[in-house]
Amino acid sequence: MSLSSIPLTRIAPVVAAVRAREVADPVALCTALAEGGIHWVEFNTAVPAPAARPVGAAGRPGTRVGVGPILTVNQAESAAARGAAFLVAPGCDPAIARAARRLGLPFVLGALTATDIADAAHLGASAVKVFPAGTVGPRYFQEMHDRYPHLPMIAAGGVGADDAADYLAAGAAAVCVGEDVVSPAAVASGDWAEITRRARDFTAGLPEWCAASRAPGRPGQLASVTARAMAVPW
Ligand SMILES: O=C(O)C(=O)C[C@H](O)[C@H](O)COP(=O)(O)O
Repeated sequence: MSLSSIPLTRIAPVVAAVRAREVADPVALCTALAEGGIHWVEFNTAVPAPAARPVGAAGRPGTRVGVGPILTVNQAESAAARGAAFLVAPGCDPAIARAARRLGLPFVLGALTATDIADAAHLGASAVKVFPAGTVGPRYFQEMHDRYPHLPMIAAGGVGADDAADYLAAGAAAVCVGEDVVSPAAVASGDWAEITRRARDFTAGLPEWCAASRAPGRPGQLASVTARAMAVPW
């Protein structure tokens, strides 16, 4: 029996993965990304309290901060206590899925093969993060989307500004970008303008998806908001 998924309802088409373990000002980072058109952010599990303060500067509501990689139930609980809007696990761990459901949080499970993707769906994942997407390429997303049309897929790992649109066109609900946008050097030096510039460069190649994601209720777009997540002040 398949568990019913906690829905992700309007995920933005671009998710920024912050792999740095230390971020001096997570709110400034989220604001910089939002100014560049990226409103979904996955912080490293190691970043302390990334979402403890309101994100989403004035006029930019809607930034959603998730946490990953979640490897243990303790990490899931800690992320929830810190106000994570969604959890991201690198694989299909039933214990993490159960914890996320108990915590009432949307959760993303990592997968690559068709079997992994089926497992993620069976565990009730709100979306599946197909990683490393660069090893399979956009056409793989078309193939998987044809077989699992109701499971939002996030293309992660090796997706660049030059091919992000290809993944979205092939059926990915979102692309996840890491160091190309969230440059470790810029994070370390607090160069938020550089982060914004990189985010703008990335989203500039996706005008139709980024514009569509701002239209309410567009079918087929991910969105991660449960009643509980919406209660988070940012
Ligand atoms: O392992 C994880 O938890 C991930 O989030 C996978 C990758 O780190 C991101 O998808 C970013 O990958 P790049 O854009 O290639 O830098």
